[in-house]
Amino acid sequence: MRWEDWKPFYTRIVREMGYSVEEDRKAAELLRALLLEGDEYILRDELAAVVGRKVYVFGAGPSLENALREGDFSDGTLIAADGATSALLAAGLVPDIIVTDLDGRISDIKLANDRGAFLAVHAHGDNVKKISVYVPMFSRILGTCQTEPLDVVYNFGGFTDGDRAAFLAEELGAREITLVGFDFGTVVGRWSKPRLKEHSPVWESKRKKFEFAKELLDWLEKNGRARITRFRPDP
Ligand SMILES: Nc1ncnc2c1ncn2[C@@H]1O[C@H](COP(=O)(O)OP(=O)(O)OP(=O)(O)O)[C@@H](O)[C@H]1O
Ligand SMILES: Nc1nc2c(c(=O)[nH]1)N=C(CO)CN2
Ligand SMILES: [Mg+2]
Repeated sequence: MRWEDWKPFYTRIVREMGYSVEEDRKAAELLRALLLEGDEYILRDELAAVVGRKVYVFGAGPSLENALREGDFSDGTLIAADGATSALLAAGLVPDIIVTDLDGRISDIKLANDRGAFLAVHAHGDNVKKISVYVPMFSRILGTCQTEPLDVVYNFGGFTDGDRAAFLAEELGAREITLVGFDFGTVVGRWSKPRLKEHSPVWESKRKKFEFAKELLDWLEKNGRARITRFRPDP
């Protein structure tokens, strides 16, 4: 997604969610500084080499567990949206890439990263502390942001970890994207936040996030090159 296409979405998101563009920008600058300070950042082409034509993007909706039990995902690149990583690990799968703003279960993200998963770490005004603490612990990190891109901090478009993962897949060469565990709706999957013990009724800020995520995925379906499908288990 080009910046000109993302900008109007971002302007609406900031207004509706009450975010600060300045804080989002500062977070991107901080992520850039930490990436350049460490020796573990990767560039777009290095991650593109990991993304095949066929990609599965895993969201953290309640249907994820059943999908992981029933589906065969061995013919594509596996991209987990943040908290979905924990469910993949429990099912014996290590994602190829994790797209995260660092509010999933960090111990699982670290484990998957140690086992070979690449990370696309997103900077925003509300995860500055987490960026400072966790980025230095990780390997093979691509930085992303939602404000103007910086040299090693990319903006491929997308808002929540799930839809942002689909935009990343599209930008890095995927031509068939299957969404798994993308339920949206009124129930948040228990992998979404470490504090959730069970699937939980959606809260207001999450409901708004889901609305933007759905709209962005519709946009991608209409304007992207990849064919987007939703995983349905065999009846
Ligand atoms: N019902 C659902 N419950 C949880 N995640 C869902 C659901 N349906 C789709 N998803 C996707 O799975 C992704 C899981 O990532 P995660 O739970 O970390 O969310 P997030 O984008 O960081 O939002 P938040 O900041 O509220 O945690 C979401 O970003 C969303 O796009
Ligand atoms: N400022 C800010 N930006 C975000 C946030 C958030 O909580 N605050 N959450 C996101 C993932 O859903 C993506 N972007
Ligand atoms: Mg997250």
